[in-house]
Amino acid sequence: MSPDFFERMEIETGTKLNAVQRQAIEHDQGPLLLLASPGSGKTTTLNFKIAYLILEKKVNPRAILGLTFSKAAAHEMAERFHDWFHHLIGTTASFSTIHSFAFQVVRDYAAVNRLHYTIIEGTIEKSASHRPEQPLHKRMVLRRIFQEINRSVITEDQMDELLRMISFVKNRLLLPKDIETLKTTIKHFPEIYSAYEQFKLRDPLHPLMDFDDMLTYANTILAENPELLASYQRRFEYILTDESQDTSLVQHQLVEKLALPHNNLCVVADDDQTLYSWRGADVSKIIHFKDTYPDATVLYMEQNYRSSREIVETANRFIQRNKVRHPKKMFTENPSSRPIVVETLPAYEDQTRYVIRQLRDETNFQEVAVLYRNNSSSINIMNALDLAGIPFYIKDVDHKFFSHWVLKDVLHFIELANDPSDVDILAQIHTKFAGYISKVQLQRLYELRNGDNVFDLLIQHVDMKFYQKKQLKTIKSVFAAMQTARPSAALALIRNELGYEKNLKKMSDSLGFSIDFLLEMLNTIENVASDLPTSLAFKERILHLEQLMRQAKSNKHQNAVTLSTFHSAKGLEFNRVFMIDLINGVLPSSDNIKSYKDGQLEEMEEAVRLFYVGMTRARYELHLLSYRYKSKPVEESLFLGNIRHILNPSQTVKKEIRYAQRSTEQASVPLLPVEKNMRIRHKSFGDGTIIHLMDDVLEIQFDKGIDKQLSLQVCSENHLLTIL
Ligand SMILES: Nc1ncnc2c1ncn2[C@@H]1O[C@H](COP(=O)(O)OP(=O)(O)OP(=O)(O)O)[C@@H](O)[C@H]1O
Repeated sequence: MSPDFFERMEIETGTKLNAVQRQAIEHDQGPLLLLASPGSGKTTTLNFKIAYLILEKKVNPRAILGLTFSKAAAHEMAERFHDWFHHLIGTTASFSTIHSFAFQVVRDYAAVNRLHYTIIEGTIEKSASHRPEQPLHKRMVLRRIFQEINRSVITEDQMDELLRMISFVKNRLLLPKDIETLKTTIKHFPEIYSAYEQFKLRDPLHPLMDFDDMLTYANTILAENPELLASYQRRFEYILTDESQDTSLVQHQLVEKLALPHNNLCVVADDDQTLYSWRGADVSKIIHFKDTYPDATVLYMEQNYRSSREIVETANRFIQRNKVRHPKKMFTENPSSRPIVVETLPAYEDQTRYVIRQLRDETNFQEVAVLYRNNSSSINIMNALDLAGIPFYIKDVDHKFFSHWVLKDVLHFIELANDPSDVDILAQIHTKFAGYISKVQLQRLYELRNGDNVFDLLIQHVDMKFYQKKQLKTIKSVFAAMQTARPSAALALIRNELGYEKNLKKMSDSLGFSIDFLLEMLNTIENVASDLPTSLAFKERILHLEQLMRQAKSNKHQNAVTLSTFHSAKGLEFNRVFMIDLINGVLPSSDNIKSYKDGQLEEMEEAVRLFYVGMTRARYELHLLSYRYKSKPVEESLFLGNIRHILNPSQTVKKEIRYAQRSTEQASVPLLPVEKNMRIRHKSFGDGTIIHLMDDVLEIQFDKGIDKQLSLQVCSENHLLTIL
């Protein structure tokens, strides 16, 4: 016990730690799981704990390893530690991401064992390659393999999905039989994965490595080299991991090895803030921490210091709809502030107007955040803020919108309308509208080109069927109409009269694109175009927005509104938060809803956590925004129904929690009498064994090699399970 330490720290830093925080700090032997609610002082406690070990327990700072999930978190930890303790300790503690620690292990091993490896991800320096030819990049390798196996060029969306899947496989340490059963839109994923792995090992003395390989290599190196492992174990007497709810299986295994034999391991986690399951995070290790460390101490940090009473109480009740979680009860001693606003506006355009209206009298922009699920939401809000003269900062700039082929197509359509003699532009889009112009006909057109209208040349001089000529005459008149139309009207002509939207649907069916995403691109383009007078003004606006987005990253410490995805907002706090685009299909997504209806909990519960992370970023003011119409009627997010019910139970319409509660007719279906270790059969996943049973949650290991958490209630009601 060291009361002096806490008193001294209170004077030095102005922070009076609470009883649980103190207990966590003083726990210095054996494993500790610190389960903490948002805003409860995780970062604060970890920093004070390190200071305590150094100042009170005289531990060498080099013997303490602080591991974080992201580079930004490592940086923030080091910065806070420096601010609070530099004058007392003089040196800084070592904070590192698990990835960069793993890289260190690989480097140490490679130096001794003369292993020459080449990193093929990130910014690749020529000198890093031990080969004379052009440095290789993961994306280049995957592009080639994808094309060889699928006989088509990989799109940007497919590349993102492929990268995600490869990362998922490595982080979850999946075996080939597991890979066969993975759900993905990538055709022939198992073959692509295996070809990629073989390619990297084509010269075993000179392996190629991507970032996630560093984790799997480091894990294997430590497992197979006891002396090297022992040297790390001797060096690091204390290991602390932050954001551990987003740690993957391979990362957990690395940390478990390092912490032996003393297991002086402090794991800080909030299972309610797990957001990266789709990339391989495995929260079950946190949920079942005691299975790994039966003698572990588990402490709950539940007092929120960040948010108003309304926000804390509502968020706390909202997260309780999740079933797979430690039953924490977040509370606060903070006073009340403004009521939470839940607003379903008539139409999509009203949402940006609403935000702008609310910011009319704001001067402290850095204390405002607009949060959304998908990066595509940022374009319209950015456009609206710019038109209103409000500065903004974008946390994770994503240029996908500006480089996307749908935007390029639209710009080409407009260019062709403005210059109908341009054969090169027609060549870019001739397969994208209902003109049915073949390659041979296009070739002929190149021979004929003379500055005349391309459609006239085609109709008069190129061999084609009567119906095609007729169709091209109509197309020609649509392009002519576009010349004088306002951009929003021109876009409607492209979508409907030229058949571009139909074409997108066809392409999505045959190539596996997400049609929702492509239509969303079109809607966003249409929104930017609205109110603009000419196509030139539209083109300039697009260029201007692209430029703005580039600059927006550098506005970090300026007086600017933060625009961020829910994912990137983790760890941040603001006085006022606007959560936008809260509709079914976005949050939760259509896939989340579908899998929930099939009795699976994981995806819907992750969507709930995203919503919860968004809510708990706000200190005083929270606006939850939705609308009823966006190109077509849409439904407000079912989570808004949950929030309304919490805020005002008596007025809630019954249908609102229809996904979450059983209907009266189904309520009579009895629950299946299942038990742990029982063999069962699921309609979609086949045979498996129940490995955990917690209230309504069944954790089942299926014989196919996958684990699933299912709702007993939903499975019973929908007859999805039978006992074998
Ligand atoms: N004992 C305390 N007394 C007063 N304020 C505190 C205390 N502990 C932490 N805080 C304050 O609470 C706020 C949240 O703390 P911190 O950022 O460490 O939380 P966190 O748990 O890491 O949050 P999140 O998980 O949401 O990112 C900070 O402003 C911090 O200074």
